[in-house]
Amino acid sequence: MKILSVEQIREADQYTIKNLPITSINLMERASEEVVKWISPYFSTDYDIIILVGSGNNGGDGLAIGRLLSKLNYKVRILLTMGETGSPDFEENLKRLKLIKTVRILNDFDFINADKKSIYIDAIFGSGLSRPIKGEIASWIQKANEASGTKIAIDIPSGLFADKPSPDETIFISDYTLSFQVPKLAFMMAENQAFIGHSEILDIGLSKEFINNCLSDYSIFKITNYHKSSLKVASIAHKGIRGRAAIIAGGHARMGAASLAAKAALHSGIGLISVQVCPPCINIIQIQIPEALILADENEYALGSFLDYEKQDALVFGPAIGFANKTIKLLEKILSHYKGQLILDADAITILAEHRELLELLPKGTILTPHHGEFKRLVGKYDNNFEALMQLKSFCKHHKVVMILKGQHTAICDEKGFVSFNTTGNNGMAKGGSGDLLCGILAGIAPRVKTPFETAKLAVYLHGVAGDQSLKEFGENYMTPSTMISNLKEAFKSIE
Ligand SMILES: NC(=O)C1=CN([C@@H]2O[C@H](COP(=O)(O)OP(=O)(O)OC[C@H]3O[C@@H](n4cnc5c(N)ncnc54)[C@H](O)[C@@H]3O)[C@@H](O)[C@H]2O)[C@@H](O)CC1
Ligand SMILES: [K+]
Repeated sequence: MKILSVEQIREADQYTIKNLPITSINLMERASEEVVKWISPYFSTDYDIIILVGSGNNGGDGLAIGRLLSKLNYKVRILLTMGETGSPDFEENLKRLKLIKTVRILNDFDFINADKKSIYIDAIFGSGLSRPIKGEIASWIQKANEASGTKIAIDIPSGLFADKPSPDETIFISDYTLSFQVPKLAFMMAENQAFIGHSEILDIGLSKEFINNCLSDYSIFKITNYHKSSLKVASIAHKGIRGRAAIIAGGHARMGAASLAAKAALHSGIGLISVQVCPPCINIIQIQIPEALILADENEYALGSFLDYEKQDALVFGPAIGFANKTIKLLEKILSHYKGQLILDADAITILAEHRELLELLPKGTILTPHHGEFKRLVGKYDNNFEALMQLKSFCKHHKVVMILKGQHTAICDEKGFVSFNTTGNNGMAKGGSGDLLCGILAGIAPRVKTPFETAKLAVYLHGVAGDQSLKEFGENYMTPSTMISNLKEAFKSIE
């Protein structure tokens, strides 16, 4: 699903009115009907509805929503935050609303006097917000934020800019954001989650043709038939068809990372998994993972031997591998000679940040999987996730790599700067070992999915589905990367 800018949404709106048989006021009516269709099954008419409206089209939506809810027998009160003059569709909707005598129209927040069973609907500002909110409106938003009750934002919480960083000023705090037609870039930013709550995208019938033709660098990942079919193998499958992968991770007393990654690769359908191991640790891997082949390193404590990786379709390098000189040399050799799908995680990324000459050796299409701390080591500091996104795009374009920037909505960027956001996953996954699992899934599917960008998007999605299933089954505290490995079962079944 594409993410469009405010400018593109406005153009889609204009195109729809011009080319489809619908007027501007009827488009507003349709949008409002979709909102009411969403609200009415969830909240009974026992709830008091308080709608804060501005004087633009977001406010117009609020007035139409109020009228439609009142027709369904909800008790509705409207707070006009900016008076009675506004956009033509706002004024038309105010006229229509005034015909309904049961709806009360207020001019001061203090007249509201609501109780717990209230729903505050924010229709003050939508995509037309042009500056921070100040004065009386800011104080009313503050009061709504402090009031008990359910909070619903229409299109976008007031105070939040749709596609740029928002100022540290008043912003409506929603439990739900009901947004029109396409998600906004701001919804993908971790710093905005507390304001957005749960978001729903409502189809209001803007021209699909126009939206399909819009160019956008941003989208939300959705499984397609391509992903499903790429994981299927011919019925006479032998292990070669599913591919081979090797895990180069851990070291003496740090074999957990290698073990988790190898297990995840096995449960992601790899044909043969190999693990590079220092001699004292061979038994650990052999006992834990009988299916794994051992690639014996010559070194006792830290991995450092360049072995024969020619048959490996994918290599994972980095989790808990440490920073020994021989390990850094091994990474350099792999960057220079290995021709398959390379996946670099954790310590490998810190090594790249500290030995920047190695960045120039990165093979095209390498998948890197930093969290924000590791990414900052690579690109320097940033203040918010919009800046991080710009850094991500420029890094991937410059080095021709695919990067998975892990976070609440993990961003996956390709070599041309296209970014896909993932929406599966949950807080319970933020535990040591979760990243090792992702590396294993990447290695497990890379030989079949072929392109690094599709591999990365699909692996992150599956990792999140396994996490969501683990949350359901075990709860946020009990779940671990190991329980998530068992829940890869449901993740893969869901796309088979
Ligand atoms: N795009 C579409 O196809 C549709 C959009 N609709 C609604 O239209 C909204 C956009 O409407 P508008 O463009 O009229 O914009 P808004 O309704 O968001 O507000 C714009 C008005 O507020 C003023 N304003 C902006 N920031 C301010 C601030 N901080 N303090 C005081 N005044 C401020 C602006 O000068 C302008 O007059 C969307 O968010 C959505 O809710 C819907 O009606 C349905 C169709
Ligand atoms: K709003």
